[in-house]
Amino acid sequence: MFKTDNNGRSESEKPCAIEVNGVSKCFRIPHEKRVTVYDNIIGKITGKSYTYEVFEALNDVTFSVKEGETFGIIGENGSGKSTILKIISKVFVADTGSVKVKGKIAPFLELGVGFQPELTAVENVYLYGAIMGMNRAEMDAKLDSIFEFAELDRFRDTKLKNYSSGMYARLAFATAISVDPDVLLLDEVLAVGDQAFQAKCRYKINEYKRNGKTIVFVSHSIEAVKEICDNCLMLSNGNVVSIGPTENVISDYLNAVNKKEVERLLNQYENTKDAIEKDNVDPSINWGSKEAKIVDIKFFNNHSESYIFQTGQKFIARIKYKTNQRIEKPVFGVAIYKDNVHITGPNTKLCKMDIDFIDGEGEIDFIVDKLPLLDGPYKFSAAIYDDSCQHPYDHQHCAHGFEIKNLSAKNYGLFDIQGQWLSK
Ligand SMILES: Nc1ncnc2c1ncn2[C@@H]1O[C@H](COP(=O)(O)OP(=O)(O)OP(=O)(O)O)[C@@H](O)[C@H]1O
Repeated sequence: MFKTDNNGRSESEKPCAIEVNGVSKCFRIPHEKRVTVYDNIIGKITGKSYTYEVFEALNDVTFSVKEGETFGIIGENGSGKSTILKIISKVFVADTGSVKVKGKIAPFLELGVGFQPELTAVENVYLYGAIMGMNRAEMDAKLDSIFEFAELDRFRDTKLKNYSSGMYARLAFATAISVDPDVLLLDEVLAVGDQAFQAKCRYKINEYKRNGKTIVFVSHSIEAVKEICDNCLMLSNGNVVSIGPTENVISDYLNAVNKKEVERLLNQYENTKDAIEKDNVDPSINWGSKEAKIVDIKFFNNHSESYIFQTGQKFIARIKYKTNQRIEKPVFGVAIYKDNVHITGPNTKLCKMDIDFIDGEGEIDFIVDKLPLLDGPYKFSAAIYDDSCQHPYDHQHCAHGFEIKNLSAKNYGLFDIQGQWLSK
């Protein structure tokens, strides 16, 4: 079945609301800071001119957004998301390339661009309305609903410089939606305010979607992007690295984030491992008589080595060991911690797995078919003890770690206990 809009047009027939073509933008970052008039005069007298570093915030960015589409922009901090929104809304001018926007555009940008801190909230609302081409009578009619939506009625006459960043953002969002734009630019709107305000914003955004308005939505919340956006763009260091249906772009984004996270976790473990080998580690991390040593710990999912898992996924911890003599009846144990809370600590003896002896090099796996842990970073300990579990040969406490990252939250807390609801 073909998806059509309110005018019966299919996706491909819809005209573009925004066309961004080959946009690049550089910023000049001064090497020295001249704050006072004195600094500047001295600079002139000594003939020292400013030296700058040129920083490329956007490089040849091209994309288009169809009328009625909700388009997400994602990427790590500093990747250029806000800069491209500011160029679309004409707050910044691109160095090269072009931007075409069809219809009335309303930016809700970080800290409400155009707002003046020295003016009161009401004065700022009139100012925003004037910038958006609305006359005073039109804004008079909207004033109550703006302050009601922003939940700031008591603070109408407060100067904006005395607003908290949350109040500022609530006013900016309420004002931006009040001018009934054709194109709404939203930057991290769902990151401000409490849960109730965020739910109100979500409702409003969905109402805009239903009314066929075009939305460009910048957010760090992958869940919000997944819920709201039809298509997405991923930026990395000012470059477009992925563009297309939201699911695909989010998958590319998570892969990139995971890759970085894995590198960080492995680096951390390699450093600890190195320190343990050189016997140069905090005794609260590693202790034991060392006739048997843990030489490596690796984690695997169903298919491959991994350090980022999803709740319910297979989890294998592979412990590599080495002994310098025959060790009779060793006991291998592991433990998982979150925020210093000891979550679990199984060992081979408790699990009735008798190991007669170990001698030389070997590996042992601790396998969980469906890991029940919920989102967050976890620390992992591994140890080899004697049969009495009193004498440690090698105990590596929280030396390694892994993360659980679920795309959509299914539960709160530490565990997914797979409960069911029954209404009676
Ligand atoms: N006015 C400016 N002068 C100098 N550098 C700037 C300016 N505005 C942005 N930048 C730099 O450009 C880069 C991109 O910034 P931008 O705010 O677009 O990133 P972002 O993806 O929105 O980041 P975040 O997720 O942290 O909000 C950053 O390195 C930032 O420091």
